Amino acid sequence: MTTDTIIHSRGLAKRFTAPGSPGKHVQAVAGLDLDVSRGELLAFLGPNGAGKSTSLRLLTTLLRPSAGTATVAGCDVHTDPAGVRSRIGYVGQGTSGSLSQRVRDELLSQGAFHGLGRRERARRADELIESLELGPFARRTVQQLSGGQKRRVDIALGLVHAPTLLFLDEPSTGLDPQSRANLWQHILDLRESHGTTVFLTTHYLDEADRYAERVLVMDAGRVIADNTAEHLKAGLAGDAVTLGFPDAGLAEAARALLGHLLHTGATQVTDDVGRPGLAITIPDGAGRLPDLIRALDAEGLPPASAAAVPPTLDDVFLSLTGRSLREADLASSGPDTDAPHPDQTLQEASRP
Ligand SMILES: Nc1ncnc2c1ncn2[C@@H]1O[C@H](COP(=O)(O)OP(=O)(O)OP(=O)(O)O)[C@@H](O)[C@H]1O
Repeated sequence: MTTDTIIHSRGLAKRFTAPGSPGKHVQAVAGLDLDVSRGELLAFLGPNGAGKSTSLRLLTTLLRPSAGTATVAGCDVHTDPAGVRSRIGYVGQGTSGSLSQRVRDELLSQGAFHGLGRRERARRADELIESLELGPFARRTVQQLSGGQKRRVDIALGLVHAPTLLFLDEPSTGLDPQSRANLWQHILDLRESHGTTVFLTTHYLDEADRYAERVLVMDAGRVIADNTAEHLKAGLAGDAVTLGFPDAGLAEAARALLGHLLHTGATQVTDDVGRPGLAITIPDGAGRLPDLIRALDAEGLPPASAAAVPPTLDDVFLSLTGRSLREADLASSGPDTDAPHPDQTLQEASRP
């Protein structure tokens, strides 16, 4: 652990009693080993039930670990949870503010909760109203705001005491694409101007890909990959090339030729319009596609369709687990996992 380390955990774990089934357990987090440096922007990506929120709630001391150790912002989660809480900001999945309070008053109350003096909390509220562009709504009540505006208020609430570390649980879920982009711009700006470490969870592959400097892919309570999105995708060795053919005989002949040319086997698939096709993953597939088409053409095997698609983080998840994120989400969306958890109110406990 260096002086720059803001989160350090080893074997951090959480086991719940399965809701409605005493005696049965759910291993929500199965041993989190994590080192995060100051100023990083990292995202947990994973399907429903992977353990992302539970990990965040362990690190923010909203849940007590079943095993393991963690130091967050210099404080031990077991022995100094109050120290952790005073140094971090946490924005949970639900809207955290009181719906009937005006935005500025809500920020002032939150400042008072954190022990800021009258002048200091007014200064902080106005600063956040400006940096999160909440000026036009500052005198409205929270319930009069749109989803994106509410989320910005949530983030402002998490930042009132100027934490150096901000945890955001699915900050953009449920927002339309424009509000998501706008919210992200605010998160990036805050980070740029204050050097805040931002640790968030998301379901959105594109967000993790585009904005997070470090992506922790989580599945079944474990981090199964931890790197930049670029590295994770590059590890998959290339673009997915799909070639369609007028009939199965030509596809089979093309398969033999491609095997010879590329020294790797192609998988039989159907192309976009249902023709017999071949799929193959090759480095720089998009760049090499014209040469491949010419080579097939020269042998009297011209493809009827051709496409090269760069890998996504979903391909990374697929290659790591054998399931796409969507399949994994569907598999975990049974009635039990959708039911509210008994300790959901813990989120409320962090509020004044
Ligand atoms: N209070 C609780 N009691 C019992 N089981 C729980 C509780 N909280 C979470 N779980 C279970 O722990 C596992 C991990 O849940 P968690 O909410 O951390 O997943 P997640 O990755 O954040 O999912 P989502 O993306 O749906 O928010 C799931 O199987 C969930 O049902």
